[in-house]
Amino acid sequence: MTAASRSPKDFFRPLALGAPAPLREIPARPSRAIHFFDPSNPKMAAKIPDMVGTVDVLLGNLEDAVKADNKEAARNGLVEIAQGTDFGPTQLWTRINALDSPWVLDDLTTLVPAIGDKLDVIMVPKVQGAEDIHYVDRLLAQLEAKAGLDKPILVHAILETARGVANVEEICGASPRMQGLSLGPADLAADRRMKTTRVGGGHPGYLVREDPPRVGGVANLEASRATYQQDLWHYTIARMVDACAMHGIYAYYGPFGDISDTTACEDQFRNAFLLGCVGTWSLHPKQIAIANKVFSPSVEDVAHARRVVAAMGDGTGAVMLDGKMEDDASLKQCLVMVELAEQLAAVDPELKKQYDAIGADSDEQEA
Ligand SMILES: CC(=O)SCCNC(=O)CCNC(=O)[C@H](O)C(C)(C)COP(=O)(O)OP(=O)(O)OC[C@H]1O[C@@H](n2cnc3c(N)ncnc32)[C@H](O)[C@@H]1OP(=O)(O)O
Ligand SMILES: CC(=O)C(=O)O
Ligand SMILES: [Mg+2]
Repeated sequence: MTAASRSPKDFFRPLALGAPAPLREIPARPSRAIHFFDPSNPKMAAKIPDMVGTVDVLLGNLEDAVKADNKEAARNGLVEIAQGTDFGPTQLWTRINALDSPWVLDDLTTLVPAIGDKLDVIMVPKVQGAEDIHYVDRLLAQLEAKAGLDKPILVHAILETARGVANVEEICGASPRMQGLSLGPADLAADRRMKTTRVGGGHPGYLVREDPPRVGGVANLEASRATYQQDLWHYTIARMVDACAMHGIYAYYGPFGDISDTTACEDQFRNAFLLGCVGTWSLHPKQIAIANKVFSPSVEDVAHARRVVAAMGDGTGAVMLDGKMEDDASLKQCLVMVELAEQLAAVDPELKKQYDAIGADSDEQEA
């Protein structure tokens, strides 16, 4: 807790008289793909009502990628779409403009009264430290109270500055509104002076090379040697995942800008999934299917996890399964997988069918 933080006794108190009480726990709602659209783009906007139910989160983007001349149209377009659409099981998020921009105050003072009852999460870009979250937290409480909202709007921060990364733990713990963090690889690369020109993903120059072969103890430096590309984002994602887990909130990959390279996109998303992220961004409709596939545990993993849960009985001790030791700790990993599968099956009937089918198969295997 920093000096500027609220004391534990006040942490869950509303920050304005009449504002809804903060949540004690952030709900684990499926959010495999956060699909970005520009509400000022008529072609994209027209597609949004039909995308409800096909993606876990629809996000009306007001920040970068929306032209300065279209900022107002994007804000008003989002209000129109939100008011005219029943989002059913799909969450509605927005990304507001940066806190030092000329647009953000109007973003918040327009959106909360107009569609605050429909907005699940507000994504805040370029968050530098807890002070940015405290500012948004208080302002949202005032606006929620004025609008008579009965449910608090949650806040998601983008990790896209070196200072934000340095302050990642205090950002996650700055408010009970904090829902999660996303990696912002493009702005973060610029802020760090990384020598890349991409939006997310790897780089062929960031590699390790195998040792030279030795002949009679002498290295043959002329021989060809295999190289292995490394992940530029491993460090930041790992820090982000730990900070989020420590505070009971959720970590997300972020954008993968090479829309045409669906294979590398899938690889990058999978690395994030394996490290603990619950979802990622989709910039183009074709990235939704990739995200849904990667961030849903495979039927094989769910089948195995269920077998371990069944074999572990009361959850203590050690057993052998297929030649491998399973104990309390591997059981906990399997429970993460089984619980995620249950949450996703509740919103995705096709996935439910697949998980139910292997459920029956593994029952037969057990019998
Ligand atoms: C670093 C960051 O901040 S990342 C986050 C900010 N960036 C964004 O939000 C980008 C969002 N995506 C986009 O702007 C677009 O997808 C682009 C510019 C990348 C590509 O757009 P296009 O060149 O139109 O792509 P493409 O021609 O393949 O589109 C096919 C169709 O899908 C539509 N489409 C494209 N992207 C989206 C989207 N995100 N949501 C809904 N529909 C979309 C297009 O309008 C087009 O519709 P049509 O068939 O009726 O003509
Ligand atoms: C995600 C984002 O905003 C960035 O990469 O800069
Ligand atoms: Mg950015």
